[in-house]
Amino acid sequence: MAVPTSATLRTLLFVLNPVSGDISKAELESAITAYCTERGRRARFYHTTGKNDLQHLQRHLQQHAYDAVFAAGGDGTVSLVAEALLGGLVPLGILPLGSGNGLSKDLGIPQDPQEALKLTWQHVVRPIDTLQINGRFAAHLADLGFNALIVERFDQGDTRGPGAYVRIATQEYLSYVPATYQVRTEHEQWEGAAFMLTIANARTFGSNVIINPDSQLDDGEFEICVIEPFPGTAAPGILYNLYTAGFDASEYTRRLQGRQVSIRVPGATRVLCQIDGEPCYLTTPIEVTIRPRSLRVLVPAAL
Ligand SMILES: Nc1ncnc2c1ncn2[C@@H]1O[C@H](COP(=O)(O)OP(=O)(O)OP(=O)(O)O)[C@@H](O)[C@H]1O
Repeated sequence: MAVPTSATLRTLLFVLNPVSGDISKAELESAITAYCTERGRRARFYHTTGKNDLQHLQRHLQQHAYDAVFAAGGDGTVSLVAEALLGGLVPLGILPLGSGNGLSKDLGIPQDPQEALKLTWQHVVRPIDTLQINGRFAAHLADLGFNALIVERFDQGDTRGPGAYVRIATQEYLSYVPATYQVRTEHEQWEGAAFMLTIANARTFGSNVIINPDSQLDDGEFEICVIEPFPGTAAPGILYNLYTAGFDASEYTRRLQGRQVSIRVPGATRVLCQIDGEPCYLTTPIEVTIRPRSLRVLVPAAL
């Protein structure tokens, strides 16, 4: 549920990732400054470096007071700023600059950064849930298995964009060996092989794949969305379902819901994961818990 706000956001911090997106950051800063100044707001800028950004940003936020903090970057920058604001009253704004921009799409935020700037003065504040995965922060989607592998390969490569993702996925698909997972929620248990297993606070990947239809970002629960190994002949149907909110229609998919979930991977002590678009390795068992309504975000007033 969105909370209407009457408080004016006067002093705003924009956390900019200099290497995300393909627009000039100098021009973006000028446009933000002009937009805010015309409306009697003060814009400040903070540039990420890629090294210890969370600690540095947290320290900066302890020393300076802002009415809102905007993440101007891709999913990694959004997750960084979200974690820095976690549990506090200062809301997160998003100016999407990345190739996926998953959370901003799930929140109905305009994908044109200039349009998204309107959130500085026309918005509602919406509290959303976040996840803790082995102590790590997650705001949107995380997964184990095939997609995590592709995200890691993509991250290591030089080329960006959907074309590079599809090329890597096609290369890896033929030799991919699915792992076996044991999933235990408060309500149920499931064990089996999975092509990929998504830990989903949200609904849709930045690629517009709807992995978790009908889910809510503020319902106090999250989902484990499993795609089991499938024959090549089933691939077109599964893909169609993923783009048409039909995740549950396939015999190779299932969803489990919970507030506290444990995932074991028999035979593995360390598994590759992607969290909010960033690859990482996690030790098993993987423990996932939800932090209900722990992050305040600015969304368009019409939602
Ligand atoms: N100044 C910097 N130089 C190099 N890397 C940086 C810098 N600032 C942040 N990073 C790195 O950028 C990554 C986050 O990128 P982000 O997700 O914001 O953009 P993106 O990768 O272009 O977007 P997308 O994931 O949607 O393609 C993190 O790994 C972070 O460490």
